Amino acid sequence: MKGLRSLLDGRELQAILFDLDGTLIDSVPDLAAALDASLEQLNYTPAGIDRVRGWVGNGARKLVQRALAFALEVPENGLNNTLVDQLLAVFFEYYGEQCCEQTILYPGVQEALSNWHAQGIKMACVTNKPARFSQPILAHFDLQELMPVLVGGDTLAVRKPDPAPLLLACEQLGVAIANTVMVGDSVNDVEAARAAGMPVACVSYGYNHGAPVATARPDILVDNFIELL
Ligand SMILES: O=C(O)COP(=O)(O)O
Ligand SMILES: [Mg+2]
Repeated sequence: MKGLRSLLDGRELQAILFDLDGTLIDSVPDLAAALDASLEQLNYTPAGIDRVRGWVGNGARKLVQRALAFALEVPENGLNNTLVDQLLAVFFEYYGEQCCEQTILYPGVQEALSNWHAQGIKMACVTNKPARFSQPILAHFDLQELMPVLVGGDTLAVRKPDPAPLLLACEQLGVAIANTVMVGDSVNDVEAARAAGMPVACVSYGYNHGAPVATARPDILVDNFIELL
């Protein structure tokens, strides 16, 4: 058996924490459109969707830093913070207007979440995407009812791979870590789950900075979300 229950050594599965980008939703088309529009507005070279796919996963500021380092052909640690802030502000404008235009749920997501919800399993979204964008995306796909707890990339001072957002989600759901499993698409999700002391499943179709997520050694790896049921 490959499903999430196999990860708990006989303990009851009470809650599941989900990463957002690359796990529940394919958000890169909207992220890339907003980022390229922002770059062009400020007279930088647009990055294109394939580069952007490899840059998602460490929050909006990091995404913008990676884009600016690419456009200016300088290392990320050599960037001027004022220029990062400027591009970030423009990106927030564009992405706020179009975060649900081309974004889709991955196959099996709706069905699996509804199924777990019907079983009484509690669910939360733990993402590095700022909450102001994550919240309308969850609402757009009618997932808020299934997943009432959201910990965004700016909810705490730290983000995944730090375990604190996962621990906060468990606290808000009112569940023990021992009965909770994390599902993600990247090394950040694996490291955050390990540090929080919970098992982790990964989907192979996500972003993970362009590298196969198998190299992060999740407890299980599936090609389709529905296999987690
Ligand atoms: O980097 C982001 O904005 C989103 O990352 P996520 O994979 O944690 O949802
Ligand atoms: Mg992700």
